[in-house]
Amino acid sequence: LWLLQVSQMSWPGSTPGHSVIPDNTPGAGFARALAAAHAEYVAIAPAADGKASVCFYCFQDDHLELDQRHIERALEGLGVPCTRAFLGAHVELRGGVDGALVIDGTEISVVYFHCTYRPEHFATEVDWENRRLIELSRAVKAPSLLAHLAGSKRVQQVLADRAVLSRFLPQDEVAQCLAVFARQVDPSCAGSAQAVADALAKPHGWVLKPQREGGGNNLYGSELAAALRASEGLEQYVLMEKICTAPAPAWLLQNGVAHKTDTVAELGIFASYLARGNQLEKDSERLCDSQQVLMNNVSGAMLRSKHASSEEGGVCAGFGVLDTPFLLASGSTLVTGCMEMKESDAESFVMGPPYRWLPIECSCQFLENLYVRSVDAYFRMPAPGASDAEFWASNDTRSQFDDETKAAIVASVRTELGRRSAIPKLFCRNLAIALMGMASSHIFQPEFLSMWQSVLNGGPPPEAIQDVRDGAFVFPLFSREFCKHLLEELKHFKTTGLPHQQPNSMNRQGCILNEIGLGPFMDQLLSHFLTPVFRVLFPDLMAAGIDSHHSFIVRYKMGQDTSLGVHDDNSEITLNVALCDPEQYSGGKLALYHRERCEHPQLLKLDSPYIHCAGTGTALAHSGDLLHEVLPLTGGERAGLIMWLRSDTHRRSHGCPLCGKTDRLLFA
Ligand SMILES: O=C(O)CCC(=O)C(=O)O
Ligand SMILES: [Fe+2]
Repeated sequence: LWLLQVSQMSWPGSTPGHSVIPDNTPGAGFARALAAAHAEYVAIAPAADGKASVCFYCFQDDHLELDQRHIERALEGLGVPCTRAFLGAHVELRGGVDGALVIDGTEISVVYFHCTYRPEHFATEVDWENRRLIELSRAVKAPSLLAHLAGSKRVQQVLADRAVLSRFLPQDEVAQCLAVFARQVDPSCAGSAQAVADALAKPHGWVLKPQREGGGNNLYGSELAAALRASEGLEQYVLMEKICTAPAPAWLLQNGVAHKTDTVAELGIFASYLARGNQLEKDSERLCDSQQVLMNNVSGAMLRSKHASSEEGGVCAGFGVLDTPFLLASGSTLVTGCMEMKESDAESFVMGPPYRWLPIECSCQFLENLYVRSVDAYFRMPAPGASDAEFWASNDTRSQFDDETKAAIVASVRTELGRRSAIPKLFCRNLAIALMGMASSHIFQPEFLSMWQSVLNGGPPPEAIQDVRDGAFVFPLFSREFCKHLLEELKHFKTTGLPHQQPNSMNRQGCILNEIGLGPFMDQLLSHFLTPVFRVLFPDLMAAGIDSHHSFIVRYKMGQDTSLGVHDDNSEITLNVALCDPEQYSGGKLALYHRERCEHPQLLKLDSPYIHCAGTGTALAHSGDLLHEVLPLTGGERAGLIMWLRSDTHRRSHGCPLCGKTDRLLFA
């Protein structure tokens, strides 16, 4: 449930005019094309009983079944009936050529082939006969035999020839195609002598491909040279110049181990094409005459990345991984929290900015601010492994406790220290999963998107942003729908029982977003959407650069956590977004005080706070050193998303925001 829910979330990034991560919904595009084909069939040749179905023709236990189900669901949503038939099904052709196709007793309007792409798929004569009957029927074929053959390597090679291409495209388009096509030839032809000589002179620049799909069958380097020299059986191959892509550094996770390596990517574009076949045949000189084409749409894309050194790139074969394109307008510069990026750097940026997640950067993490809930107070450990006596010697202001309470306090402090030291390990164990499909117009409030556009265009601080206290700003951010999704996501995660940490020692009910697969989403949110706005709000901090974030959800509920004592955050900038409405709880408001440093904020007498109480999706951004607290909740339930943004550079000059020291920074 949790994984499915994650898959409904999305990368942000595509708003009109600012599309960096293009929408990619091939399943929906294919479903629309199949539905259009079904509608054509029904209009031209209604079934005798008025019923006809789209048929997915596939293997039993097909390893692509989940992909197919996705398209089936979309078709159901369009009101198109679907059926599945497997290789070896009972196929009948009623009424001869162009007759109705009946598979396992159901009349079929469209056959969508998920098998019969390789000779070995035809295990018996029945499979060949079925393919023949399907082709002869009046059902729409996806693909038809001709379209299927057009995708084969030999036909692609023939189509790369100017004279052949000119039969199908006007001259200006032929020139455009040839300008980007790689050279491909039949190495057994006399006319290919020059290409063969070039390949022999530089075998690593070429590949010999047989008529096969799926990877693992090509010849490269010395094998290629040997095959070309032997010159026997060359007619089964296509000789193609390799496409050379600039490698980009990336981290690949393999068997739980991350490697930094050079990668190259390959982009495939999915299209949906529907045409009237009979009319095409009559006009065979110009097969692509637009009169006969009913649909010719781009439906999505697949980007595969692989080790630059790997010759193969198949994802199912285990060589490549599915990737996400990151688009930059020509000549544009992308500004991120930690670097200015030029278009030429784009390849090294496809995985999102290189934030570190939850680094522990100051040893005060293991010595100070050790919160003990039972007495609602903070303690310090004088040194790692200090004895009880040493512990109390350095916490003498708290000596009012009796022996039993003291023992409980020490135990609690040690448990907290154990939790903190286990963080890096836990972190490595929980994998980030981010497969999302919601557009930014769903994620953000329109007011946020327009202020974001305006600051991107160099506009002044937008009016929708209010400065409420000491550089604390309030502005609209997330849509209600998105906030609801986020909370549902948390609920689903909690039902899995997977181990996770509490966001900080003061709040036990929430969770850390990186740990439930939303780290990449938060990265994008920060680099793409928040950074331009924060540059206007916190120019000095943003100039220092944000290097990492700690993002989590906090929850308050009667009988559980109900308040949060006065503190400042372990962050340079804190973003706090309401995930529910004020009507849903009483008490529990956020009180903001001042930015003066003090050692024991809890002991301060604080007054005249700014009381912050906002509706779902509204954001508050403040610098981490602004003292604040959550006042006691008196009823209902409240939740918020918190993002602690950290700047190494700022910390080096201004010190750890909690202890104020620069000499104990662990990354220094
Ligand atoms: O719940 C809130 O609004 C504030 C939470 C907070 O201050 C924190 O987690 O650091
Ligand atoms: Fe806080």
